[in-house]
Amino acid sequence: MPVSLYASPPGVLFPRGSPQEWGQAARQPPGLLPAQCRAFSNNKILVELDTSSGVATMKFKSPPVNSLSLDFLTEFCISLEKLENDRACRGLIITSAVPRVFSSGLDINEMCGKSREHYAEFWRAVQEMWIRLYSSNMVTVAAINGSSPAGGCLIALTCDYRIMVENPKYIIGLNEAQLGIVAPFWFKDTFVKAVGHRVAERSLQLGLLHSVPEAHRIGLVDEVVPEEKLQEKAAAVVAQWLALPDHARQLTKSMMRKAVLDHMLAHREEDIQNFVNFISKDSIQKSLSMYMEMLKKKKS
Ligand SMILES: CC/C=C\C/C=C\CCCC/C=C/C(=O)SCCNC(=O)CCNC(=O)[C@H](O)C(C)(C)COP(=O)(O)OP(=O)(O)OC[C@H]1O[C@@H](n2cnc3c(N)ncnc32)[C@H](O)[C@@H]1OP(=O)(O)O
Repeated sequence: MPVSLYASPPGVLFPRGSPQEWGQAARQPPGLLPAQCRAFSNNKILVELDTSSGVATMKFKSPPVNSLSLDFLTEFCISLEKLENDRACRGLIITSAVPRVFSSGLDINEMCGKSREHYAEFWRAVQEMWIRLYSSNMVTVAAINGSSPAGGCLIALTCDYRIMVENPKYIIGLNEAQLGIVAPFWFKDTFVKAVGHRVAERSLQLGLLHSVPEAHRIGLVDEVVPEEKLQEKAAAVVAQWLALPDHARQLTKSMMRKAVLDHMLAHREEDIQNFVNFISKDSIQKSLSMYMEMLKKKKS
């Protein structure tokens, strides 16, 4: 019997209406999936569950860069909830269906030129995503098949294990400082838990985006593999973790993560207010606009 880490996660994010209304498109035509496979999909995420192994693969499919918009985060949380409540699912591999990018992090457009109410709603969705993934009963593995800055890196850090594809063009890290913004305490805590205080402090202050070998060296990713080996490796890692009794693994995970999770939950509303006040400042809006301009110029 799975042990619930946080029996009733704060479900404030979800839109009204029956969950069944969402994801109906997911039914695959007969013959496309093996009998032991179930799938559901929405605009931005595809999930395939292999009921024989109990492992689901979640693929981000929101081109061009899988940025974490409010819609994306909502769909992500609903997908996580569905899997968490599905007794057939014990493990989750998160990866990208968009070439060369795992996720570009929070959608900067959601943080520019919007109302305070919008910023609050957006930030609550970011928190919700992290709470659900960090407290998940499932074994979670990030199969990072592309660049993964900021919020993309946070998703990977929030999983139990990270495997990244070796590619000289891919980068990963919490680069918020480079945008003139600040990674909040729970991004920082998640990072510190993975790489240790000294490495995290340097990386965060400088807003570093690490190459794959460097990310491996500092412990930001656990393993590096060639692209063609990624899915096989991720499946092997999940199988290894699932070989343990669920209750022992889940309670250990809960124990290891409790302090960080409790700290965040205790300061959730304050964190939303901090975000709204911070992001509404003219100087921060200017920094973000300049950063977006820079991204666009880089292309031309
Ligand atoms: C005191 C503190 C209290 C409270 C907290 C305060 C502050 C809050 C902190 C908030 C934390 C923020 C976390 C974040 O995640 S911020 C987002 C950071 N992300 C990035 O810096 C990544 C930027 N993108 C890239 O580097 C590249 O796009 C990437 C991912 C390497 C891919 O490169 P490439 O394939 O070449 O693609 P392009 O750069 O050409 O991009 C294509 C297209 O997408 C647009 N885009 C890219 N990233 C984003 C994004 N994050 N949001 C929105 N849009 C994005 C890009 O502009 C291009 O658009 P175009 O219209 O030109 O096609």
